[in-house]
Amino acid sequence: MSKNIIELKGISKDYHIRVLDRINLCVKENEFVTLLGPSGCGKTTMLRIIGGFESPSEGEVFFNGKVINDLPPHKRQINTVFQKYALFPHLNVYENIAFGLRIKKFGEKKIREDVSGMLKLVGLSGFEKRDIESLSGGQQQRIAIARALVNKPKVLLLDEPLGALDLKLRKEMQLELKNMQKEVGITFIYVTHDQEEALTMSDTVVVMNNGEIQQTGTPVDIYNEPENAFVADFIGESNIVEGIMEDDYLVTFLGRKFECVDYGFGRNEEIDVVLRPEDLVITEKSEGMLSGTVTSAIFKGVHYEMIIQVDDVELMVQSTLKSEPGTEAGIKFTPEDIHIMKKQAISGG
Ligand SMILES: Nc1ncnc2c1ncn2[C@@H]1O[C@H](COP(=O)(O)OP(=O)(O)OP(=O)(O)O)[C@@H](O)[C@H]1O
Repeated sequence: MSKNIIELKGISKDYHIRVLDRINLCVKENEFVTLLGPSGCGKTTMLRIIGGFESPSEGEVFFNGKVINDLPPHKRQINTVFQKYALFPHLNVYENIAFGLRIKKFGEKKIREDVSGMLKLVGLSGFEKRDIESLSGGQQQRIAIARALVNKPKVLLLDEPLGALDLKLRKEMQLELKNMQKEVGITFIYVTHDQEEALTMSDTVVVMNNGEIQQTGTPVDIYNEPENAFVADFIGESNIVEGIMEDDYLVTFLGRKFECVDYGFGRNEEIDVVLRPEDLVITEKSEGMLSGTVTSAIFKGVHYEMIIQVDDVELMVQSTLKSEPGTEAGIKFTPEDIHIMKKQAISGG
């Protein structure tokens, strides 16, 4: 088990309102951690507190086990890459990357080697003499990453670094960034509001809402076992319906009883049930099965997204086969597809 490089203990931040509320978080060495949540939930504030650009109203920030609350940004072994590249427009690519090394008064030979190594890492060897303005957005962002990494920080903070790029380039860069992180072995703390980006890149995803951490876990855990309705709704599409636990392995929702997996809820407890659209299968209607009327079927490129009206609830189903609107349909799923969560009002998102 590698050790914690960053720890947040009881971090709160108050402006006119409280924007972070008693945050506890551990980040391990070489981990790729993503802070994920809707706009305004406090992700950037948390990153700025880790970077030292903002001080917490309460709580402590630890780096390798030592409190660093009073350490200014340039004395922390932490670098930041912002959404806007913040490169020096009057310096060429080489000088942009060399900047931090010159401040540290390294010799020209070492600077040349390091800059060349970084350009290789970000796939832009040969770009040394190019002007910043002559580069595309994606290339500028790579240079910004190279400029941050050349200082060999222990932790790199990235605030929506791919936000300004188009979808195709963003997807390419997601994979490249993940590979780069593995190659350099530096801890990355990454901020995004894009759930797919978070699931693709991260070792650990921290889902936030309203200044609080909702759930921390691996992408697979967060997706398959959301701890509350907010996480279920924010990560991927989901149907959330109210239910009641009848027994450890029996739950009632939509007026029917279903076998389920034991999630440790009490008998007669009111709960929320999450059904993922991709887990539901449309089939011939039969006795005892959940069924309803198809009200819409929209082609989404890979699959159809269909809405089935079941009593007064609409369920979304994804399928590669289309069911015509107006037809009656049965809906099949397994006990494992029924995710049961503590009852909670959905906010934000
Ligand atoms: N310097 C400040 N003064 C007052 N309020 C601030 C300040 N910085 C942030 N806030 C408020 O704190 C809340 C959290 O902002 P923050 O930028 O951390 O959210 P975010 O999750 O990063 O959002 P986004 O994805 O839109 O960047 C917001 O309500 C914001 O208006």
